[in-house]
Amino acid sequence: MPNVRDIFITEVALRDGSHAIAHQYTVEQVLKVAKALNDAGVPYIEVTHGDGLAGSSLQYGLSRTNEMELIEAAVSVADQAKIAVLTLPGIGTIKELKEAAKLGAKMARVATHVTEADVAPQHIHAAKELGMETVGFLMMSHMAEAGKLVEQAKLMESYGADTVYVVDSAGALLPEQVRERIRALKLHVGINIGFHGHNNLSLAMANSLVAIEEGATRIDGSVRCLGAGAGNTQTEVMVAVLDRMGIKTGVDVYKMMDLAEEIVAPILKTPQEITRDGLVLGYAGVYSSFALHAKRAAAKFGIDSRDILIELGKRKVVGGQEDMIVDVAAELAKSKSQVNVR
Ligand SMILES: CC[C@H](O)CC(=O)C(=O)O
Ligand SMILES: [Mn+2]
Repeated sequence: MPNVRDIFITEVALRDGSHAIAHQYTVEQVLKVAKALNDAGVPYIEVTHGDGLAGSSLQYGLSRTNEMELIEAAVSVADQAKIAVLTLPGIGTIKELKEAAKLGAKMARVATHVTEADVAPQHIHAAKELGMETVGFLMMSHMAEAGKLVEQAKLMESYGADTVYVVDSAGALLPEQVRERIRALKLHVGINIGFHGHNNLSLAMANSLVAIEEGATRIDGSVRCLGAGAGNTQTEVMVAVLDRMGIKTGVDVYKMMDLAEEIVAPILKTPQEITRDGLVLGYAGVYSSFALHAKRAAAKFGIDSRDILIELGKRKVVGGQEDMIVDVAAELAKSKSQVNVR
């Protein structure tokens, strides 16, 4: 396996994909997927609850298996790949970060809302002290213009992050918007630049390629699109496309295809595709991880989940405000019943 890479892929199915399967991963599944990814040459594999360390809760969804067991399992089979963990300050604490590092996690991705990088320094410093590679992960990047993004990325850089990511959490960014943002970061920050896409508008691959064109060297993907909403840039496809373009990822195309088909596809109850809810996430600019919550709330209140998502988009609801989903559903159901009575 060549160890020269132009692009470093982080596979997120075992973290972002956790949203898509309501956080039901088992140790056996993680062992199989992580081993196959490691053997295919994927350099980074992210494992945690979908909402990051300590995300398991009524608010975000309870995990079937303690995430530390999942991290330990992934580490046990990854003799080449590094295991990454995601943490959102305010949900995950330094205690969990230490625990994950002790189990062998080597990368910490510290995620904040795109305008709130200033909540990240303690976590980044702690991760650095633990000897971990660190990433500042600026979520909902469509909600900030390029100038604001640069300001926030510079903060991440000043805290010691090795990499800063443009995170298209809602899958709402258009290719030219990705170009503008990555170009601005490339001009103004000195650390690695990454891109994390969601495929809600079927643009994750195009956006990832634009990001690479503008100088991003860290790209996230989820095998078989196993990520929140319509999933992320499909890793096995990205590896094949980049190979055709002569861009080295160090990942074996056939092995990626095989693990997608034989190991990951059977985990999915239904294939990942762009459903109307997924499409509305991108169209309205709503967090991809809100999809399942909105579906449940819609069923509970007898309304259309698209109406909930559109209203959440109008209100510019961000991660951590999951309780608003039920509030909005209740309000919409109430106004609908009032209309029916009249
Ligand atoms: C809630 C964390 C979130 O799922 C992180 C992420 O992958 C994103 O914002 O896209
Ligand atoms: Mn995501």
